[in-house]
Amino acid sequence: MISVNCGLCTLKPQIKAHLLFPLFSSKNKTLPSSYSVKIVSSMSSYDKELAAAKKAASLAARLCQKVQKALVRSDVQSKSDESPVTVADYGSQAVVSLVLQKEIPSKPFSLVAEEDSADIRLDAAKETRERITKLVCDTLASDESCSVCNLSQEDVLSAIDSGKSEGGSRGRHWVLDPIDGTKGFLRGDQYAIALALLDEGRVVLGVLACPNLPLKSISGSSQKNLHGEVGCLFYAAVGSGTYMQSLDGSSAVKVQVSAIDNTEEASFFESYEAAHSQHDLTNTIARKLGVKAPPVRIDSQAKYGALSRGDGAIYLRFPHKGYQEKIWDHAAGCIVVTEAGGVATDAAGNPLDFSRGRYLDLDTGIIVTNQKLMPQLLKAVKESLEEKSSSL
Ligand SMILES: Nc1ncnc2c1ncn2[C@@H]1O[C@H](COP(=O)(O)OS(=O)(=O)O)[C@@H](OP(=O)(O)O)[C@H]1O
Ligand SMILES: [Mg+2]
Ligand SMILES: [Mg+2]
Ligand SMILES: [Mg+2]
Repeated sequence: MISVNCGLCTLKPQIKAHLLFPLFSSKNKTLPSSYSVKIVSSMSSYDKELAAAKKAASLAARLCQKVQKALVRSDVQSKSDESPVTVADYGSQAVVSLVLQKEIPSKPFSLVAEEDSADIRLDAAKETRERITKLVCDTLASDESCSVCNLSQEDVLSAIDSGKSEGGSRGRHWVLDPIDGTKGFLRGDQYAIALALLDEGRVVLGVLACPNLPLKSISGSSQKNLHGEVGCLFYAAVGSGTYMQSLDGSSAVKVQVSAIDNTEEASFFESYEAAHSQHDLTNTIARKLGVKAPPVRIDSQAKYGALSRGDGAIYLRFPHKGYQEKIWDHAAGCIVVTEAGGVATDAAGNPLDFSRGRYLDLDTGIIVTNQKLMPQLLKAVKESLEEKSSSL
C-alpha cells in the first residue's frame, strides 16, 4: 500500500463532478468543426474508471511535456535491450499508478506497465531518483485537487513497480505505456501516454494522451511539418464510442474512422522508425492497393488516435522477425480505433488477444482500417507476405 498525502483521495464534490470533463479547465478550447460534435452524455459501467484514466493520463502528459521542453542528457538512459528510457517514462508511470490507486481504491490493484525501477535503484542513479521524485511531486501538486505532496523516493519507486503485473484473462488489469514512442519523445516529435483497462481479458476502456498531436487533422502531412494547436486526449469505453478533447480542456467531440471505400484514395500510417516496422513490405502492400499518397510516418500510438478521427484510413505495422509485441503498445489504441468504427487484427485477420499476459501472441503483424477496406487490405497483405516468403 502506498501512502500518499497529496489530497487526491479527499476530492471536493465539485472537483469530483469535474472529473468526467477537462482537468485543466483554465481555457476551453474550440475543436475543429471537421469532427462531428456530440457532447458525452451516455454513462457506461466504466465511467469512474474512465474519469480516473483521463485524469491520470492528462497529469502524466503534463509531466512529460515539462521534461520534453527542457530535456538534458542526464534525463536519458539505455535499457538492457538498448532502447531508451527517460525520467519522464518513469515519472509518467508513477503518476498514473498513484492517481489510479487514489481514484479507484478498490483492491486488488493490478497494473501491467512497461517500466520497472531496477535501474534507478542503483547507487549511481541517486540524482535520477531525486529528479523523478521531484517531477512526480510537482506534477501531483500542480493539480487543483492536490495541493500538498509528501511522497518519498521509495513511494515513487514502489508506484513504478506496481506495474509488474502479468495481466491475463481473469479480473481487471490496467495496461500502461507511460511514454509510447520514447524515440519520438527524444526527437521532440510525437509520443503518447497510453492507458487501457482489461476486464476478464477484454479491453473495456482506453485513453491516449498525445501532447504533440495537432487538434486539426494531420491528413496529408508528415511528422516534420505538423502545424497548429497541439495536445489531444482520445478516450473510448466499450459500447460508448470514441471521443477527443484538447489536453488543455475543451468539450469532447465524437470521432469516427474514415469512411473511404476506395483504396486509391486511402493514405496509411506506419512507424517512423524503420527498425520497428518493415517499410519495404508496407510499400508493397500499398502498391497492391493502389494507394497514391506517401506513407505518413509518425511515432507511437498517436497513429491510432489520428486514425480514429479519419486523418488516414490504414495503419500497417510489420515488426522485423523475432520481435514480440507488448500489450501496452496496442491496448489503448485498439479500443480507441474500434469504438470509432475501425477494425484491428493481426496479419491473418484474427482479432488482437490481450488476455495472454504481457505479450501479444499474433501472426506476423498488425493491420488497422475501416470495415469496408479490411477485406481488400487482408488480401493485399496475404499476397505480399506470400511473395516475400517465396523470394527468400
Ligand atoms: N524492434 C522493434 N520492432 C517493433 N516495435 C518495437 C521494436 N523495438 C521497440 N518497439 C516498440 O515500438 C514502440 C514505438 O512505437 P512505434 O513503432 O509505433 O513508433 S516509432 O515510429 O517506431 O517510434 C516502442 O514503444 P516505447 O518503448 O514505449 O517507445 C516499442 O515498444
Ligand atoms: Mg510503447
Ligand atoms: Mg514506452
Ligand atoms: Mg520503451
